[in-house]
Amino acid sequence: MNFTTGSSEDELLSLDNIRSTLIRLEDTIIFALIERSQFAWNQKIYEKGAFEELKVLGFEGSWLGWFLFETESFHAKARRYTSPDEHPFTPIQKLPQPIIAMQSFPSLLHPQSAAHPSTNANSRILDFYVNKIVLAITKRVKISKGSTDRDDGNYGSSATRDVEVLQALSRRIHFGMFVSESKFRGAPHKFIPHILAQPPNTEALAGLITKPAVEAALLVRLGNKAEIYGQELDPQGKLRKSPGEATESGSSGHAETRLDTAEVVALYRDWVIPLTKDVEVGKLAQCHI
Ligand SMILES: C=C(O[C@@H]1C=C(C(=O)O)C=C[C@H]1O)C(=O)O
Repeated sequence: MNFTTGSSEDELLSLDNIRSTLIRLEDTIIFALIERSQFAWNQKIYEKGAFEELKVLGFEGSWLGWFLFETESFHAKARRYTSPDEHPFTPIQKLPQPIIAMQSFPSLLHPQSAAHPSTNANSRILDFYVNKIVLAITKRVKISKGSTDRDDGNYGSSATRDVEVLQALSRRIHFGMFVSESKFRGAPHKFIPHILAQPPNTEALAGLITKPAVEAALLVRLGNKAEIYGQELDPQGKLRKSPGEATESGSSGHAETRLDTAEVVALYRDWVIPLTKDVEVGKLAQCHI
């Protein structure tokens, strides 16, 4: 979704348009995970204070935290975080101001939405990614024959890919704000009583925004994408076959798919969808008063 082209508010907040962006982000996230899965776990890059070199620079966080800070500082100068669909992992007050004038965006969201803490899920996104996802998607990386080490020393490459995955996950999950705005505008009378309840009835709001059929279709589509995108071609450009079957070129065996399909489905089922719904409910409950 591009907020600056000539689309009208109605077009931008059409649920079909929003969902098409979410579907497109599935591809971005899967390929970003494939890129990260080339490298070992490299747990050291997630540990705060593990690099003395960063302390010399005055940075007390982890290697990944440093990559996020430096990357987001550069992007902030290019006004990335003035866009309503972008949320930095670094506290915004630590980032520099844009060096170019802000773009004008249509007022799609309730004024309080963007700033309200309840709608920023990045700390939870970082936590589940570092503690649940990275190990799962890098478990197949073979460091060297017989080695059990999960560290290949590719700290820069690993963190660069981590930032790309995190930015895509953050954009996808925070798109929940536009989803809930679209649903609210479609039937405000259904939402308002639960928003005005003291405290807001978040369980009822969650029931209103949840669409089981959409979620079920997503998980099937996602598994198929991960299966297809994760396959590798042999030197002759032919899809490698499943375990044990000889490939057309006559060589036996196969290259494993680059990602465990079940892990990708679990990522969405257990984390991405629930957090997206938390953002939807949080925005309605906190920002539509
Ligand atoms: C995003 C939506 O809202 C909810 C969250 C979904 C998700 O995170 O994929 C899918 C369906 C809904 O339960 C939607 O309705 O499309």
